[in-house]
Amino acid sequence: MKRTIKNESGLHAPTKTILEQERKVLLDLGNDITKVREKNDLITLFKNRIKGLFYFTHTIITLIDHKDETYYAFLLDNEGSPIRTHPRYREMVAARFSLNAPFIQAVLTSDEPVSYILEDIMDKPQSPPFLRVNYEGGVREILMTKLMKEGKPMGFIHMYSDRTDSFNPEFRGVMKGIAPQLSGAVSNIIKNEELLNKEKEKSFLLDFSSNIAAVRTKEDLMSAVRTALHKLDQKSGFVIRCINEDKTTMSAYVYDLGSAADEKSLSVLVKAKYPINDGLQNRVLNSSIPLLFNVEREIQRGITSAYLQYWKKMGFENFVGIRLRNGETNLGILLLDIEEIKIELLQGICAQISIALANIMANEQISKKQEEQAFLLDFSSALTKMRTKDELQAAIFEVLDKIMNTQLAMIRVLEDDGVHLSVFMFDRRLFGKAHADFDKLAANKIKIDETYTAQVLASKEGVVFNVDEELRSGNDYAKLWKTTGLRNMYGLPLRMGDKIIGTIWLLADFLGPLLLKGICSQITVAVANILANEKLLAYKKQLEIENDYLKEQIKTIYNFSEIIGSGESMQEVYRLMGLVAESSTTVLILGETGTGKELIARAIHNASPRKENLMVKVNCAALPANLIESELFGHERGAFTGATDRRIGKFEMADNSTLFLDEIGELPLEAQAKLLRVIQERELERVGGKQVIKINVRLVAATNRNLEEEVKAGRFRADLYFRLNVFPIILPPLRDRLEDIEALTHFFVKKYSRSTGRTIRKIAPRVIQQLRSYTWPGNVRELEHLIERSILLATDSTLSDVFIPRNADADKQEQAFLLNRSLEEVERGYIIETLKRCGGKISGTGSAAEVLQIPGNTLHSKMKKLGITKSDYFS
Ligand SMILES: Nc1ncnc2c1ncn2[C@@H]1O[C@H](COP(=O)(O)OP(=O)(O)OP(=O)(O)O)[C@@H](O)[C@H]1O
Repeated sequence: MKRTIKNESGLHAPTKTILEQERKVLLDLGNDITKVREKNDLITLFKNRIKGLFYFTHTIITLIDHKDETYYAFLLDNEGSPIRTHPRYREMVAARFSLNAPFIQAVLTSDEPVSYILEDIMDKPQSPPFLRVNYEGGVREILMTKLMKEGKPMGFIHMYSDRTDSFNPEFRGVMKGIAPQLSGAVSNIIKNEELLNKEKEKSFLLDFSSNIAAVRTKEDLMSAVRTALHKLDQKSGFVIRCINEDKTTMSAYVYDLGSAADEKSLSVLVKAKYPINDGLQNRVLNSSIPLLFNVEREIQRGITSAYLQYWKKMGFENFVGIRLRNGETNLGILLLDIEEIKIELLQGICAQISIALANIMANEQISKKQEEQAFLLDFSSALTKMRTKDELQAAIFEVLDKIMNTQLAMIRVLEDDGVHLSVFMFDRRLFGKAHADFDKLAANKIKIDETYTAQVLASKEGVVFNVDEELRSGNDYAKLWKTTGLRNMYGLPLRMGDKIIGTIWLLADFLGPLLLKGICSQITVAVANILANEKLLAYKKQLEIENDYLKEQIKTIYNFSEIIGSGESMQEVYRLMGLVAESSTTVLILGETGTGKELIARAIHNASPRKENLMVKVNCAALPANLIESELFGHERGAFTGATDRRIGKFEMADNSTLFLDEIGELPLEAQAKLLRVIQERELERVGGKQVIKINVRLVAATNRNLEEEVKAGRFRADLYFRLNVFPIILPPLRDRLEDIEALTHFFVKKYSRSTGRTIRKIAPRVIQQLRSYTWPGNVRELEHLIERSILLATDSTLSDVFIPRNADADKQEQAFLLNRSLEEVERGYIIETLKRCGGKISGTGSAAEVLQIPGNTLHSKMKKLGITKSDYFS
């Protein structure tokens, strides 16, 4: 049971000798104790002095921790303790025992030393386990004496004995007496330890600082921090997170999470960008002192950052976060897997880390800038070679591939009107499945006052649109942007000096301002070059077209003076031409293919007051349906996919001149309607344009179709037909003007003798006869080609053979005709046909007798016999 000294004048009054001895011991002890600086010196000194007077086995001193109401071993008697070999010894030395246990409360509340017989107390509920451990080591009794400091209990002296009668009143008196000196000595030791610790920390920081001064790279920093933490016995992990360039997130910069880390999730974790304002990182950044966090508690508080879950999985319970700053600038945070915060030490470490970090980051920034500059230089030299859009696009794609996660969305250029922006280039692959929407978007011209474009054009260095924020604010484009998974849309103005050229839109997670500016100015130059180049090419093309027209006109002029044909039907044609040429009346030339419709059209133009300008020809049959409109009326840049420049249409080209619409019968109905409008109004709008353009054009149209039939069949608009059919000129087929065959043959022989270098001086009469007997489905063109071919095949200076094709269909018809008739009928029909072709001439040169190769008289008598009169062949 608990035993205490009653009082000084009580039952066990000490004898004189003992009192003197005690006093001496106390005096000596008091003197010596004041000199004690080392922990273990105190316990040895104390033990040796008391041992001379009283019996006990060993002693220890415990200290109170008022923070958690516990006490723990502070000074140990390592030599004398009989429990040193006990299996729970280490545990006891490291443990903390509650001050609330009745065992220790009795000591705390008593002003006297308190002793216990272990057997009585050790197994009581709440009794500290060291009592039983000591008992098992042979100890039987314990004497506890309180140590006080400034009126508050600071710890206890434990005296142990393997007997039950050791702690007599004298012993207790001595213990009570020396307790104050012991308290003082223990306080000194604590102070001393603190001083020593401070010294240690200082020298640690000094060491760390010299280590960190040598740090040049991330890797150096990692190993310096790891070594330092190991020196402080912090074997667990750490991570340094730095603020990213976007200033809104942080990512791991260097880290060592020890063996606990599983590689796969770690690699995800270290690459991730965590928003600064996640409720934890911002707290660390805003706190000037280190903060201790409990993983579980933070999760319960609702912090959702993935790293907390990961740490929980790895078994981390607590961690400390300290900010890293350079002057007033936050650089990042250090997170340490430790339980205890030594504020000053941690602040010292972080100050050093911050300096190193700032240096490394500055170095990295410099080398990044150098890399960017080198990269821009490469880009720039690549761009100077670009002449076409395709080349530029390839170069841009290649360059953007090198910058992580950056995509070209679109380049728009300002049109000549200074108001509209049309698409210059875009990456159609970018929006994957959504590209149909994008195509729609790209096809649209936008105005410079469109909300987002206006913002970009008003800015100096562009605008960053955060995709998520734009989505929230209802920006329709952002839906498309979102499909790429990239975070920001960078819209930048393309400017040459003060002049706006267009806009460029890049999608990326993050792009530094220097890089953006660089890319942008390079692209501006390239785009401007290409635009200038395209203009040059367009002018060149225009010149080429004009040149072609000139050549054609020269050819035409030559041809015109050589329209061959003096027969009646051609005379009629010349008469009509003469009537209409001078006016601006629309002329419709009708006739089979190859009858010379174009020749006549040119002749009309050349005889008109418009002859100083080029006649412009459009072959309506040769135009792809989708381009007719733009070909006739022109288009503005961006009017449709592929309309990369503005183009002048044929109508505008023919202003103050003649527009020859060849093969008008082939024009699709839709185009007919548009043509009609222009003919009626004499003004037009380019495709995709708003401006109304007045024109003064004389129309000459031609067709080999029967337009009346076409109107009836619904293939040709009646209203257009009436508009065109103001002044029709019908060209006869060659088979109906056999009288011109000879002149035409001579004309073509001369023409092709010249161009082929063959000299043909004579044409055999047989040849003319043959030519006159053919039906000429291809008309003059066919004759011309036949002569050309025959000249090439001629063996001497006389053209004695022509190679008239035999027409299979005609043969069949002929056979059918013959099979159904009598010989007499056939002969009669054949002679009438030949007479018709020979203009009714019976004998002599160019006559039917000549064609039929029979004497004139014979023909006469046959005609008489068969009853052939003039009315048969002049009908
Ligand atoms: N009376 C003529 N005198 C000289 N050459 C002619 C005459 N008529 C036609 N030609 C020549 O015949 C060729 C065909 O003429 P052109 O192209 O004018 O016919 P077209 O009726 O317009 O044919 P298509 O309907 O097939 O366009 C041309 O080389 C042209 O010079």
